[in-house]
Amino acid sequence: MKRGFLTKANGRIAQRKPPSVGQLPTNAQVQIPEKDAPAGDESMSAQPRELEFHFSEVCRLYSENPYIIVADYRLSSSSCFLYLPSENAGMVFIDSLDSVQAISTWQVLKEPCRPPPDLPFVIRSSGAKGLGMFATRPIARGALIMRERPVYASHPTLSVGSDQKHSFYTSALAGLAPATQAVIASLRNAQPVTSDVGHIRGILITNALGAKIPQMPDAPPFAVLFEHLCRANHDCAPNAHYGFCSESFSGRLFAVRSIAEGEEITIGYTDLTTKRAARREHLEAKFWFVCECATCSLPPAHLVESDARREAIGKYFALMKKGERYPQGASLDQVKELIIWAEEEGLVEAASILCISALRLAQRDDNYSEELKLMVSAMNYIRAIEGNESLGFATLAARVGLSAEQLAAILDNGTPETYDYGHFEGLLASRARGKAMSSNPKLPGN
Ligand SMILES: C[S@@+](CC[C@H](N)C(=O)[O-])C[C@H]1O[C@@H](n2cnc3c(N)ncnc32)[C@H](O)[C@@H]1O
Repeated sequence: MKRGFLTKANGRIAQRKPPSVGQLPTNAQVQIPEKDAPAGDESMSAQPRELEFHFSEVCRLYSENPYIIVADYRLSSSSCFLYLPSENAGMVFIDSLDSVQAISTWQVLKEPCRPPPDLPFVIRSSGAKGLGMFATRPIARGALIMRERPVYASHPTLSVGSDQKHSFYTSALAGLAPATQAVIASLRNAQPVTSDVGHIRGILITNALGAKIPQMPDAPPFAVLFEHLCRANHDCAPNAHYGFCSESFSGRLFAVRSIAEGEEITIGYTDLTTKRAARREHLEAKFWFVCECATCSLPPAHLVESDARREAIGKYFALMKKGERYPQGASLDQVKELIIWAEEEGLVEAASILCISALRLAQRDDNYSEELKLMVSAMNYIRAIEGNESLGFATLAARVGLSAEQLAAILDNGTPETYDYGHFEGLLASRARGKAMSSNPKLPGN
């Protein structure tokens, strides 16, 4: 077996010059622990060993331009192809042939994606959780904490036979630049001793985040790995939100509330609108840990209340039919109460969805003063979760006839108590007039 960028293609050896890796640090030696230290004991890490990624002999070069490799020709399905963007050996895609060919045409991959300058966090020990992200200065609600390209993206439904798993994943990773291989090898593997998924799959399962790609509307989200974003630990009342921006093909982390200097930056790994027992069960089965966050550690009476609130929000979401903004029979007062509960539970993403639902209910009820307040709240939620540059924020801005920049400036220069609601009232009033006109065309237009 050859190491690195050599592979056999139809009996000939195809040599590939490793492309430069841009902003990634070089890290020649990859020393990783076999398994992570037992929970709570930082000093007891297992013997480190070196992890090597090889293109195995069962790999075949499929095409040089775009650079596509058949990951393991023995696999029966045709789904195991690797695409390595030639401009960036810091990234590999695993998918079916038609998908990787389509991916290779995405212009966005050729654009650089740089993390924001002067990162507001460090990665350091978070006790039993392993490493974590910690704020090095106060971070304002809605601020972009991190933006980065994944180093690895795979179609999550690929089925890889158990005996071929090892060669499949090592082959996939062998195409990456050494510095990127080092990043992946250094990620945590939290698999328990009873698990036999193998070291590389252990890393993937522990760390994979999702990336939904609009160019592939019917495909489930890709499983993606990042150097920094994969260090964010879970909390059932997270202070940050991870999202994937397909326009720049990058993962993004936003502060959903103000974060103090020294505070750990956390995201939610599971459905937070369920009871503690369900959350814990899912986290343990899927990510191999028992959550002991502040919400999960509430005294029994408070926990009962927290469970009831989260479950009520989850039930409301379950009643919403696909594509609908509110369930049949929902009342504005009911949803406003759920928004308060979501806020008190620290569920900012849920609060934003509820807020948009309430906005539609206010519209249904022709309750313009509520619609106005809810719309401004929704705008503030959306920009905390997705940022000012997101499609969601631009859509809300367009509803009031503003660009995203204009709306951001208005929201930046005030609070819900001091905003100049006149910016929004005019539009709602004209819509109300339009509605009245269409139901009674004899009304004067002005
Ligand atoms: C994506 S990694 C997060 C970063 C990781 N702590 C590290 O050291 O790189 C996910 C793993 O971190 C640990 N983890 C994350 N959140 C945790 C929590 N709230 N409690 C305990 N362990 C947690 C679990 O081992 C989980 O499988």
